[in-house]
Amino acid sequence: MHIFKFGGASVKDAEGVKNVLQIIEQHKGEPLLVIISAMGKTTNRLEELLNAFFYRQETHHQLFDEIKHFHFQIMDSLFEDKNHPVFDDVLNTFVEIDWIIEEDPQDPYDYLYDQIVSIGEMVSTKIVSAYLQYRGLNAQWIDVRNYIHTDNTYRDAKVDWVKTEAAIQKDIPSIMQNAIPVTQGFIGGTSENFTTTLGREGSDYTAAIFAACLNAAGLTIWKDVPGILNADPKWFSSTELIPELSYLDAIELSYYGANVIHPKTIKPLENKEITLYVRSFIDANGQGTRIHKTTESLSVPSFIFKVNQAMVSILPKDFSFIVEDNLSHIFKVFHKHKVKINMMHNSAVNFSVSVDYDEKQVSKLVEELQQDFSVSHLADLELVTIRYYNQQTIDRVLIDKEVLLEVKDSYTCQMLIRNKTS
Ligand SMILES: Nc1ncnc2c1ncn2[C@@H]1O[C@H](COP(=O)(O)OP(=O)(O)O)[C@@H](O)[C@H]1O
Ligand SMILES: N[C@@H](CC(=O)OP(=O)(O)O)C(=O)O
Repeated sequence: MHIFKFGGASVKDAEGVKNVLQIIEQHKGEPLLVIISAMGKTTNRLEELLNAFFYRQETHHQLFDEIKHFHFQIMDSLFEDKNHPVFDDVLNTFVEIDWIIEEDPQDPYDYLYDQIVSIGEMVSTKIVSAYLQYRGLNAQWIDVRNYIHTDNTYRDAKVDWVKTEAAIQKDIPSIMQNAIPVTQGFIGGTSENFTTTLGREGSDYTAAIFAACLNAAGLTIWKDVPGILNADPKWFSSTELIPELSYLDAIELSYYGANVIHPKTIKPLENKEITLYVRSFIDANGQGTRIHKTTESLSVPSFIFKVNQAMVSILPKDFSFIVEDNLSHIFKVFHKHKVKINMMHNSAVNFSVSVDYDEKQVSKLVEELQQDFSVSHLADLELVTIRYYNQQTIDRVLIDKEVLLEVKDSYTCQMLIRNKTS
């Protein structure tokens, strides 16, 4: 039994969906379960829609029309039969957003986020599943909210593993005897039947949950890159494919922000010793990366870049030291405002961190911290992490840059940097 996960990039247009069909057809001899994300950049578009609605910018109806048009265009190219039931099915799914936006927002932002943004995965799976059936595969659309059971921490829901495993084991193996279940990544359901999401880019995590609960032989995540590379090709012109990786190195790389895999994905697989393959949907016969149990460490230094960082520096007002009670208060405030710390550094009287710069979120955080501390922040920075660094690799990333913060251990070097002002 094997799990396939196809992300937004693989189903960004009709050609992508046809390619997914071809890949599945090559593997249909073995029991397969397929997890799919929202098409292309739909999650970003739905976030824009929500923001326009929630902050009453009046552009949400237009954004909604564009999102619907994007999906209907894809369906038009896939289904010659214009009376195919998928057209109505998708339209009815979008109606859930109509119901929410027909009145002014009453519910909290995070709750609305999950109800609106999850529709991206609901419609993509309906389209792909219907297309696989249309082309003769015995695909079966599954509502993942009946299987991934979570608490009600909207936008960052925690999985109830006991309930989830029981639900998956009860139904899915028998469905897989005859059909290929096609289901949504990224989303879950609460015990009151509300939709939740597992955090941005959480579909890889969903795939790992299914793999672990089903004791799958393997999980393959299909990407637009040849596998895991030693740097993001968007930032580095010459990269190397890493053919094999230990679970530990994979966790470390994703933890530091190599956003090719969601950081929560690896642990459930490691626990069950399930091999993870990261392969290219563009070159489906390429070697890819195999992540498995091995004591070999990463063969080449790896680089992880995070742009749009802000450094937040916190000093006690009375120049008391940065000690446990101050730190615990500071961490609580970060947690409350959902600001994730990407790097931290502390001295006796100063605690500095690097965070993703979301202007609204960071201003609220700074405002609250300023009640007890002297706080400053500086935006437009980059965070670079080098796993298995040496001086040569450090010099390479510091050309025309100055370092504001630096943290090193034996394997990993993190530097918060900005362009040198000449
Ligand atoms: N170390 C890395 N190796 C390969 N790709 C990386 C790495 N770090 C970041 N990436 C980026 O991850 C992208 C694929 O992930 P993502 O866009 O989330 O795919 P999907 O939408 O299919 O889930 C690649 O296009 C690449 O730019
Ligand atoms: N659609 C969600 C979940 C996800 O994992 O997507 P992708 O597989 O395209 O990264 C997001 O964009 O956050």
